[in-house]
Amino acid sequence: MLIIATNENDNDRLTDADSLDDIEDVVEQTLRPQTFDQYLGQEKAKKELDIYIKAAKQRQQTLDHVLLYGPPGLGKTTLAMIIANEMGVNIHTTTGPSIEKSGDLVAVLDELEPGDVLFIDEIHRMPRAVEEVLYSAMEDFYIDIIVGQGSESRSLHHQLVPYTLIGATTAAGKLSAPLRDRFGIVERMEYYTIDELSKIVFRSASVLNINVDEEGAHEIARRSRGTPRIANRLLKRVRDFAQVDNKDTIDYDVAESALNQLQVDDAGLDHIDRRILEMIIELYNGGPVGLKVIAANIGEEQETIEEVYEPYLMQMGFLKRTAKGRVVTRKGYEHMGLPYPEKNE
Ligand SMILES: Nc1ncnc2c1ncn2[C@@H]1O[C@H](COP(=O)(O)OP(=O)(O)OP(=O)(O)O)[C@@H](O)[C@H]1O
Ligand SMILES: [Mg+2]
Repeated sequence: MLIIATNENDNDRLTDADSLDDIEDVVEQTLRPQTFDQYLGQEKAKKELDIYIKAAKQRQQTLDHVLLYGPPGLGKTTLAMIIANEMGVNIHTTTGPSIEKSGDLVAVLDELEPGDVLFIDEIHRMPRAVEEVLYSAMEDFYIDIIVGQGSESRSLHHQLVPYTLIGATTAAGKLSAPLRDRFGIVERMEYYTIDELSKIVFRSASVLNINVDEEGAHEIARRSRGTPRIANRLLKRVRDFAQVDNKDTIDYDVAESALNQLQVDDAGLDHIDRRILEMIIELYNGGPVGLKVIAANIGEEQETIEEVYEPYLMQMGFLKRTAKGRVVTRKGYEHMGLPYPEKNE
């Protein structure tokens, strides 16, 4: 079974890589690449994993535990499935918060066949007590189970089969050091380039039978926040506009006008990204301002601001983290069409 992370504060954000309705879940499955060849971009992670997988297969050993981290929608779940696929093993999927007790973890681990992949999404949200059980389960493939109570209690050594744990998280910083250290392979997911996203748009368009030309794909890619999930979603929305306008191909004009109507700007920022910049500029003269204050003004969780919005604004060079707080850069002012206050120099 595949469990997709749900989004608690879904506020109808088109470029929110996190929120998916059920139909989109299904489409997302069909668009999900199955092999390294279909998985575009993330060249560094792909190259490294390819080597580790080949080496593990040659030695006929299980792959070392893998931690994948980065903002939502960049392909962590997809990559986990591809790793299992390339290793030729089954993948069992669960999420950190759904493993409530150590007994739940034992049950999940006991289902594994030798060499299988256990994928734990949102691994940073696993309860601490469960996490501690995972240490020995990762390092030496055993668990100590305590049976009985008080002076009668004793610990049973419970052997596990060798397996590969793949953990995914949007918040690597929230992982405890002992857990992080037990992953032999750690890969950071990067935002995609416009070229890579254009290729993804083309691939998705052909899977979904949508006609899109080079300039149309490029425009969708440019406004996708560096994120494949968003590129796929924008492609589907733009297709709706094209269809209603009786256009059989998504070209530059169709894409541009649809994306404008969808309020995605030409740097891929949506209304919340823009509100964050605008708020810091207008209420705090460009900053520095603390994360808490930003979250309160925007009406989002601090965690969401930090893990979803900020990484892209920083990647684009619009926002900076300083010791005193967040600061809008000159480039950020320019993007918002506002004059940069020279006192900030
Ligand atoms: N490298 C890629 N090439 C092509 N399509 C991709 C790639 N990465 C992701 N996608 C597309 O984006 C969708 C979302 O990716 P995925 O679910 O793996 O993201 P995620 O990082 O696990 O997100 P979350 O943090 O929300 O769980 C996939 O269904 C797939 O269609
Ligand atoms: Mg995922």
